[in-house]
Amino acid sequence: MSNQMRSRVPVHQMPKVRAKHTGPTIKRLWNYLNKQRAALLMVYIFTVLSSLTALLGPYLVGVTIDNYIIPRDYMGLIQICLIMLAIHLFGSVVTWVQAYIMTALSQNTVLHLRKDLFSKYQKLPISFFDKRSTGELMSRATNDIENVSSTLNQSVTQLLNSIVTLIGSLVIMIILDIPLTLVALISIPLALVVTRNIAKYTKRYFKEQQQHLGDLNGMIEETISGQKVVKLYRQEEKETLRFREISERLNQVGIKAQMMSGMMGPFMNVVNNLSFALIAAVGGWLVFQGQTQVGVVVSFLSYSRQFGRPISELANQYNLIQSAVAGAERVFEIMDMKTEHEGEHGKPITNIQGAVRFDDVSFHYHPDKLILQNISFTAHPGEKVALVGPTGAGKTSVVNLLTRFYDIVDGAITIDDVDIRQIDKDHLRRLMGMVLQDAHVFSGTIRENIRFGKLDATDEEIEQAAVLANADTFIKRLPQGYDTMLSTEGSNLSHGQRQLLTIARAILADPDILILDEATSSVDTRTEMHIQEAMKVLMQGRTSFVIAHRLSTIQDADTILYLEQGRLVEQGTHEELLAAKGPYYELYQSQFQRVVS
Ligand SMILES: Nc1ncnc2c1ncn2[C@@H]1O[C@H](COP(=O)(O)OP(=O)(O)OP(=O)(O)O)[C@@H](O)[C@H]1O
Repeated sequence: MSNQMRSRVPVHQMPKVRAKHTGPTIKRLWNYLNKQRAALLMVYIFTVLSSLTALLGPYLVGVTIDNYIIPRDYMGLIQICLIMLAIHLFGSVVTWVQAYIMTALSQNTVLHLRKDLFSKYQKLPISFFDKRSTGELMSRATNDIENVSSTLNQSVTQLLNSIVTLIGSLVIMIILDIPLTLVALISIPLALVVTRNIAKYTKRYFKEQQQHLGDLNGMIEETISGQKVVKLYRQEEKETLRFREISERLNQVGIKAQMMSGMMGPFMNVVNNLSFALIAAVGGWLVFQGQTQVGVVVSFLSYSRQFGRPISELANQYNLIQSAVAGAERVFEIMDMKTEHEGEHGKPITNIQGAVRFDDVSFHYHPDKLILQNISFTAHPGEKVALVGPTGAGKTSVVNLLTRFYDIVDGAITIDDVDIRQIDKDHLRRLMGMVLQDAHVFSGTIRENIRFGKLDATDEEIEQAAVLANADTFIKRLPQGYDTMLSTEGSNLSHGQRQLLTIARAILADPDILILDEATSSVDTRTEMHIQEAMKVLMQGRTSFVIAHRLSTIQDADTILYLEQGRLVEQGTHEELLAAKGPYYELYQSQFQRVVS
């Protein structure tokens, strides 16, 4: 069943999303940075020092012209040049240290962010994953966070540097010449208009770009994991076309985002150059009038450049920050989602007998379509309950409710007469074992995979579980036995072998209640026999729910539930249901006839 495919909305059909909460998002990011106060303080100090040394340069150039070059003082000139050299060297060292600390700071910040995001993923309900593709969720944990990282690395120091330079050069300009300062300030309103207008668009495009990237990742993940199906149905062409379409959308919005942010630099240059020319003209005129000295005008021109630089840098930073904010918003959006356990105060449950009761249970995944209607049945401790019925009837949904992967809409489910909504979810799931058709194994050794069922199990316990699960023989035949590494999703094992491993895992976990989704036709009869035997061992003494596809395996069930379109149409033992000559009887007949013919 591919839930992922069912209800996901493609990005191009989504409403356009803009970075909505820039201020609060930046504040939240800042809180992450602030976790490393000492390093942040060092960055402040070194950035201010580096900006101040840069500010000294033009002043010294002016002094050099007026006090040493024009009066032809060679000794003084050499001395001041050495002083300037020392100051610049000091500035370079300080800048290097500041960059070094900032890199560590931003890397540690994204490490925290990524850890928090992943642990949030682990706590979100299954319904959350139904609606999103794996690739898209990966994109948030990689691209979006990477975006935040690179921006933090550059922007924090640049912003601080820009502010110090802006204020510092303004103060020095005022000290040097007030009329010229007023001329320099003319450019500010112009710069603000340019910045605001360009930034308005870049913010929007950056967020769209991140979304399209997520969509693209989702698509790549889907087609790569479904490569066999793609090839078998010769859909390579179609998938390539689909990929091209999504890539092109990403490309278009990427171009728009880059074009918009790229316009900032040239526009600000024009504004700065206009201001530079104006100051040069007015400054020259003041020198002709004898109201100021050449050195002062030269210093002033340098400061006016320094004054203009932070404004365009701030504007550029604004772009970068927008892109990071867009990424951070996508990360925080997930972090703000309600976790499975939030607001619940379930009680622990111990020493259970394993009596399970469904009392008039109704359920839907989406409010517009009821999936299960008024289901009632009882499983006494240790009984085997089989769920049968046509595909899509709701068998998997029934067991999904038992584990509280989803919550019921109406009615009640009880275990030993306690409503499962009152039981702590971790406790509830600890009671359950599941062996699903889609036998999931993780990359790691066979031993580690079985140990997943009980983390503190000894090697003997693991091997014992494997023996009971009929898995021991095939494991021992592998070159490294229990230490054989499984590649991603166990692709170096057959489906039947993976299933036996998951049975061993469940035996080791020793659950009170079992949920088994029977293997269908994907295994050979011999392996199936092994699996059936292993499942029998597993079911002994536990209340078990078996989703059955072949009626031959569930004839000994204590209760058989026949579901059709979300309703429990019949229930009883095999003999009772045959005698009733209802839908179960018909299904049995059809399977029996198929076997006979
Ligand atoms: N995560 C989900 N989100 C939305 N609808 C779902 C989801 N899972 C199942 N459904 C729908 O619920 C109905 C019952 O599905 P369910 O998987 O419970 O049936 P089933 O009897 O187990 O089928 P099968 O024998 O094919 O596995 C189907 O119509 C299915 O489309």
